[in-house]
Amino acid sequence: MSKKFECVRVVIRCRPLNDTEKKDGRVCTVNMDTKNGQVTVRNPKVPDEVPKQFTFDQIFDTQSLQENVYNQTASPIVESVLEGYNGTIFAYGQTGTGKTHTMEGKDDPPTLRGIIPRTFDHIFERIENMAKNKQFLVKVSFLELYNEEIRDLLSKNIKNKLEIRENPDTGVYIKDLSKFMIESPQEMREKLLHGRENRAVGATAMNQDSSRSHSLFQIIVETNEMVQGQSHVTVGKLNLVDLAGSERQSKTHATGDRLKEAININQSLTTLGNVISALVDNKSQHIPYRDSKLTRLLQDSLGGNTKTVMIANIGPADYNYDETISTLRYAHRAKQIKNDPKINEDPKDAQIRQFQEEIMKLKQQLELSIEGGEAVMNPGQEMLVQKVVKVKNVDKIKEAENIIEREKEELKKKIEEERRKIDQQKNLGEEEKMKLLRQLQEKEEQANNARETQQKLIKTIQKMEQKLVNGHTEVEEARRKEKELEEARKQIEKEKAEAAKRALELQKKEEMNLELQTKYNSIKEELEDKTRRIKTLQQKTRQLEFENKETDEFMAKEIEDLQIRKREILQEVKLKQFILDYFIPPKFLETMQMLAMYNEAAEAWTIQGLDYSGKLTKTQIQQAMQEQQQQMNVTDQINSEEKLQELLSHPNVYFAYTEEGLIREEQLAPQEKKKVQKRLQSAKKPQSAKKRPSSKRIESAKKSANLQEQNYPKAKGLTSK
Ligand SMILES: Nc1ncnc2c1ncn2[C@@H]1O[C@H](COP(=O)(O)OP(=O)(O)OP(=O)(O)O)[C@@H](O)[C@H]1O
Repeated sequence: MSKKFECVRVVIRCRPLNDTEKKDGRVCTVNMDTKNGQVTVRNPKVPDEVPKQFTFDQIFDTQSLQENVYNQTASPIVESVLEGYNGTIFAYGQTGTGKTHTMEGKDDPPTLRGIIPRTFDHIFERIENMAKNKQFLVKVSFLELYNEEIRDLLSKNIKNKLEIRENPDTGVYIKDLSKFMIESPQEMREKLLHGRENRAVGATAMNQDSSRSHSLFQIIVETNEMVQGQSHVTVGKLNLVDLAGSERQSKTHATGDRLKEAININQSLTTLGNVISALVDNKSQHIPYRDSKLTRLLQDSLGGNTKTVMIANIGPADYNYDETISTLRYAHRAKQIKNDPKINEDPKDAQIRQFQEEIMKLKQQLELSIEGGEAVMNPGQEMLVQKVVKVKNVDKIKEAENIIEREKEELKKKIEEERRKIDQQKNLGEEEKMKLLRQLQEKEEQANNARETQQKLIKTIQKMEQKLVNGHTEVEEARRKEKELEEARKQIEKEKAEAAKRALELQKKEEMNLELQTKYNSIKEELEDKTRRIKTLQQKTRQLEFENKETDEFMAKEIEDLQIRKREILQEVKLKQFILDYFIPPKFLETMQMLAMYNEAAEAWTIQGLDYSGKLTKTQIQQAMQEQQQQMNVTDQINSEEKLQELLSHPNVYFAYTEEGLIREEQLAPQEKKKVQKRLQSAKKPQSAKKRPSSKRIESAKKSANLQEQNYPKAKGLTSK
């Protein structure tokens, strides 16, 4: 049976000329033929050149509305996600062409809201209309990828870098990424705003240019449907991606950190391009997903099991020409990527079943605790086991809550009554009365504690149940709505197919006309007809030539980009080699190379015990000393002394390169060594509770830690002659 592949859907959106462009007298070089899905771009530098033309699945011109863009691109994907498919919508294009406008838009007026906020309403509206027997767990996460580093935009510490991991069962995931369970569109909006704020604050704090980062807002919808008493779980994941500006960074002539940043940012987009090319090229055996974090994150969306829409944004102005053409070529290639979408049924990482089981367990616990009843003492010292009203069906949690509340009141009254009776018993001595009253009080406390536990259980159950969003509609009604929707979808598909058929028929007719006109009334007529046929064929040849030229130019640009990148990387490698050649002694370099191992999961080189090596030890010693200076309490002080001792005694490999050669810590001058020994011994002495390390001691410790630098301040290659 043949597989049902589905191509990545590619749409183009062109923004209008902005005020500055209008003021500067910029002209529009882009023509959008929305009916035929064609974009034509004129080269402003070569007016005689034949305009370049590209055909796409759909195009949105400068007048397009956010609502239409949503309905025609994102909406079908969201519907699929609710059915359990994975979906990805990503915006690609040069900086300032409207990627964020398309993905996020503005909240005010609501007509300007972009795809992401519209998705929130869509998901919850659809859930509302689902049958009551369906339960949903909706989760979101929001991350940023900058300079090949992943940051969690919803975490407390946005500076923490996260790592990509791979699980053989569940695929690529990000370790420690926060995921929040969401109950309403409003709550989702809050997460989006919170992430946006974090992104802006983080960008300022880390001196980043936010348009150079990629962002990914992910919504996971887990569904559990009860079908004939059996639970059926599906999980749909929706990736909403706003990519960094696609303009080539190599043109910026950046150096140092900026160069590294530019290479990394380029790397993501270049790798994205390479992945697209490899997927489209049937001969390619290897798809370089692992060459960048972005492509690893989007692995399933490109050539995987996801329904994907790429929205390529372009600018209309003459000065945007090169970038616009580049975006259109990129997008044109992506059109040929084939995906194989599948419903995720019962995946191992689904939380909804686990969540429901947990609720069930809590309910059983509550039921048992209610059934257990309470024991109350009667005045005659006999235990009166008072059975409270049982709530057999704790599914009616509100009812259980009311009953517990009512019983609490009744019990209170009963205990008051008992207390009064004890007080009134004349035959009992004072001591006996006190004893009975104490016992009564204890029982009262026990009963209250039990009630509190029950109430806490109820609160936990309620909280968990709130996270599970239920469908609201009667099953029959929901089925009817589902059917209507399915029919509407089929109608759209039918219309699309008919439009394609009409276009094909038109083309065939044209060709047939040419073929069938074999009878000519005159030589002139024959000549005219043949000229027309030649013209049509010439036009077709020109189109094919243009497409070939386009492919050649695209490949040439790709090669040029790769060469630029190769040059940049070579420069970096040469710089590192230069440092190694002149500043690291070969035998230590060899040792380090022998010890180094590549960690595939972390995508980094590592050496065992790295925490105690090189400058890391030194930084830790300084940190430990600072901590010691700040700590008041005796246990903390002892701990930090131990830590310091460990660090100072560890045979670290922090070397000083002197005019005489390399000096290791053990080779320090004897008097300096003594100082270190003394320092270690004093660290072992017990401290009094309130005593803080004297500033003199801290000074001396600092001195010993900095010995290497004080004695051997100049590295070999830097010694002045
Ligand atoms: N279709 C459009 N209609 C009206 N205004 C638009 C449209 N697209 C973009 N704009 C406006 O153009 C400006 C730049 O858009 P936006 O910030 O979305 O670009 P971007 O591609 O996300 O840029 P960057 O890569 O720097 O993040 C914004 O002021 C936005 O409101």
